[in-house]
Amino acid sequence: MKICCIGAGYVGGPTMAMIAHKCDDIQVTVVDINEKRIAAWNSDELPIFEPGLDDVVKHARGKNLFFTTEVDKGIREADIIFISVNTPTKTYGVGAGKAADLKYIELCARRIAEVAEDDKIVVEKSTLPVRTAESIRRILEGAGKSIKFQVLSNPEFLAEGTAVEDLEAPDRVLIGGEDSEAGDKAVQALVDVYAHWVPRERILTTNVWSSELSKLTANAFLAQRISSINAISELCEATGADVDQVAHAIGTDSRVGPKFLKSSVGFGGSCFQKDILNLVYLCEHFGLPEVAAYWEQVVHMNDHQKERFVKRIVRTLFNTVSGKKIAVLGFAFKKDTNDTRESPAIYVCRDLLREHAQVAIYDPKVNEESVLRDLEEVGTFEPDNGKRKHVSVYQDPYEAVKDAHAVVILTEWDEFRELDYQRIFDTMLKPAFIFDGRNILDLKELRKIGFEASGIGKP
Ligand SMILES: NC(=O)C1=CN([C@@H]2O[C@H](COP(=O)(O)OP(=O)(O)OC[C@H]3O[C@@H](n4cnc5c(N)ncnc54)[C@H](O)[C@@H]3O)[C@@H](O)[C@H]2O)C=CC1
Ligand SMILES: O=C(O)[C@H]1O[C@H](OP(=O)(O)OP(=O)(O)OC[C@H]2O[C@@H](n3ccc(=O)[nH]c3=O)[C@H](O)[C@@H]2O)[C@H](O)[C@@H](O)[C@@H]1O
Repeated sequence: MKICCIGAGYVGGPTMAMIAHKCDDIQVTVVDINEKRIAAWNSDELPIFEPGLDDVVKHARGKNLFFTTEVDKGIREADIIFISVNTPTKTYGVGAGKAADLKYIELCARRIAEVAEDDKIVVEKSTLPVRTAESIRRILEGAGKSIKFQVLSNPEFLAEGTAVEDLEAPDRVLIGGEDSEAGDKAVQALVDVYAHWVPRERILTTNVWSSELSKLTANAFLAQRISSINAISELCEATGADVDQVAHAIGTDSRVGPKFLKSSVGFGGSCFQKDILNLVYLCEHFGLPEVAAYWEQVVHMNDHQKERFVKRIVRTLFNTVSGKKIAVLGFAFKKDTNDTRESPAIYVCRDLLREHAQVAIYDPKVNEESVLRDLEEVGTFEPDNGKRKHVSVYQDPYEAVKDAHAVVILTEWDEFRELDYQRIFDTMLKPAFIFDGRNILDLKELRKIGFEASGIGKP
């Protein structure tokens, strides 16, 4: 059995590494057009940081796991082809700002149609609008070859930062296939791959549309929980309730459950917002405006959460941060990843820069190049001379906080819990403010040191 995966990103890389690691009898080739990324996958410095990933890759690479830019060869030799390319929100034309941009998916389908010489199972691993499998099938069959294609949906549910554990012991694997004999056979072939290590009862099979829609729905539900608790956090601040206590109290109800109730400065990451907007667009497309509005509110609440966090900083710092050094600890969208896509930190820093703050950033895994690129993309460079505004990126948290008016925690990195806050206090300007956008610090202890400390949804 040979598998090819198109797209060596945050999903394609780890997912295929796990398949290769667990299935000695399967040869897995991950192909990508990005030469730099492929070179990194073949080096000691993998292109993405994920706890435990190095070991999984090293175990299989060169044996039954290969990374290459030879896309056509990969496609031609494979029995099963995963499509794991990016599906960002469209930025142009019809559906701009909401619909998923499917151009990379279509390019893959056309490439497969052109170079395939024998029957293939094509698997949607990327997150896609419901009914994309139909378009892929039509493109594949449009080539008019006498070979047969089966299109399956197999969405990925891993979360960044825990990708390896999620892949090793998934809550479930979802496979959607066509309701026909050939469809069942293709589904079974993919079930057999996962059954190498995933208990059979955790491998769910459905029709294609249910599988495609379940992925968007899963992300919408998860993000909705965060927006719900974040909405309550604002009410907590107005009333003296503590959002962590409220979350604990409701989460102990087994019908609600404790997970995904951590109030924060807002959710980030490449997918939640994109996938909800995609769902909203689909609902609008199918003439369901009330359903669309319901889900869109999850994104509005998230934007509101980020905005009100910055407003609070400005208000607390005597209504101006102009010229003030604000130390930002954490730039990744969550801990244990170097991914900054849609990180709330980008928008918080942007808004602070608009208020003419001097932003000093430290993140243990995000490099200066990424920080500056992200901030440039949201328009924080001086338009007249292209020079960047007052942003500096530090390698050491203690340097970042020195002479700062305020410290702002934007990622819940474990190391931020362990910092010497007395030392930080001593080097800051007074009054020394601290805003914990992740509720990871003990505000009472900080206040004992002398900080003016606040969290999200905290009295
Ligand atoms: N990042 C995550 O944690 C998760 C992402 N997803 C979904 O998986 C999909 C991929 O996401 P990521 O891996 O994060 O994206 P990514 O941007 O990290 O990786 C995508 C890769 O595809 C490559 N690519 C694009 N067009 C290509 C083509 N025509 N031929 C060959 N390679 C091509 C790009 O060069 C890039 O390296 C998206 O649909 C996303 O919604 C699903 C679950 C989790
Ligand atoms: O489709 C995807 O891309 C993936 O999206 C999320 O995974 P991910 O975005 O990597 O990370 P999460 O742990 O879900 O966190 C997303 C954001 O929500 C925030 N968050 C999470 C949980 C919480 O209680 N509170 C909270 O603010 C995180 O800090 C982060 O900014 C889902 O959890 C995965 O199941 C899914 O496969």
